Amino acid sequence: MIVIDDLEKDFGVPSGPNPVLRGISLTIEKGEVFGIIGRSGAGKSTLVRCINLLERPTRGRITVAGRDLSGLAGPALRAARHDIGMVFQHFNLLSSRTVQGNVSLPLELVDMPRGERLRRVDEMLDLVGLTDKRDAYPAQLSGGQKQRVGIARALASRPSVLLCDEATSALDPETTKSILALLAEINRTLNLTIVLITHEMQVVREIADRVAVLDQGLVVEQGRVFDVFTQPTHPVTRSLVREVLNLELPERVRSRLRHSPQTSPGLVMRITFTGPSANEPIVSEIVRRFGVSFNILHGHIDYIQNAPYGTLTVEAGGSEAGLQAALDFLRVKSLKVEILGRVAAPDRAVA
Ligand SMILES: Nc1ncnc2c1ncn2[C@@H]1O[C@H](COP(=O)(O)OP(=O)(O)OP(=O)(O)O)[C@@H](O)[C@H]1O
Repeated sequence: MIVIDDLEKDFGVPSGPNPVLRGISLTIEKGEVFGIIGRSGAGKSTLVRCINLLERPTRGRITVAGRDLSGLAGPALRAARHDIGMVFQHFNLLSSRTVQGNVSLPLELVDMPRGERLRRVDEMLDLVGLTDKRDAYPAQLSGGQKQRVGIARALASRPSVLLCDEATSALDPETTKSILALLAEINRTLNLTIVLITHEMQVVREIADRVAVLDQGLVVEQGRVFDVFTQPTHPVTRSLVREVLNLELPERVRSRLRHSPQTSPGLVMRITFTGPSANEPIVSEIVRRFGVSFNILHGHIDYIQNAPYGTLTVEAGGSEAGLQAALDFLRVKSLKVEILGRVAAPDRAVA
């Protein structure tokens, strides 16, 4: 649905060229929810604005629904943009127009006949659950309701692509969830391709199928959300994932941890469960089979695209042979095991 080929964007500033996008290539499939994540200044907004040519790329090519946008101008560009809806962080509603008037605006711009326009607006308001707010003004709406109007307006022209630029960043967590649920439902029912720009991994985890990580104008990592979450390779991705998965050890354990590769009692290890292994009673099996004890220090299990993913940090006790057998067993089960160190005997009571 969207093909971005070697896209570069350079903002000419008085101090010289300022390359913001440096050779981006991405392919986004029809019906996919695609997340683009990065820290502030990575170039996310510039990238999404290039997709609908609100910014003109310096070099490279952008094709949406088979149409090369790069060479378009004037009425041809306006027609192409009609096929790309956009939702903004701060909603960008006209305060002087009612909800109905805001949603109707893009249809008025293409001279849609009044009767058809009103029917379309009603259909959109029904889709976003705001029929009863038809005659309200933006100032009378909550943030979540304003964003629903923004989504209804973006969808009014029945675009093939919806671009969301930090669409939930101005909303509280509860409202964010409801807006993401609405986007997921729209994606499912209309088979609409959605591109989500965000700095929050939580948003990507919630609804995206695939994700690209942007850093300093480059795509540094991309893949299916589950894979990127469970096996991040780039340092920026790792730090974004750490923020939502909270893999940090509690300070009271970390401060007592000593580096030690030996499999002796007090061994602290982090076991990562992914896919089917997350559903197996592996810990109880190890305790039973090898006579080791596990003192759980930290752990959680999460669901990414409905697949379980979790980590468990334990302090293991028992004989050296038992511990070694437990480690071998975990590896046979293809679980990722990281030895974090050892806590000395007097500290173990505290840990
Ligand atoms: N019109 C412009 N002229 C000059 N530089 C610009 C312009 N727009 C953006 N930039 C620069 O491009 C870089 C990337 O900005 P962009 O807004 O795309 O990043 P972002 O990842 O969306 O960050 P944020 O989430 O903070 O908006 C920044 O260094 C910014 O200063």
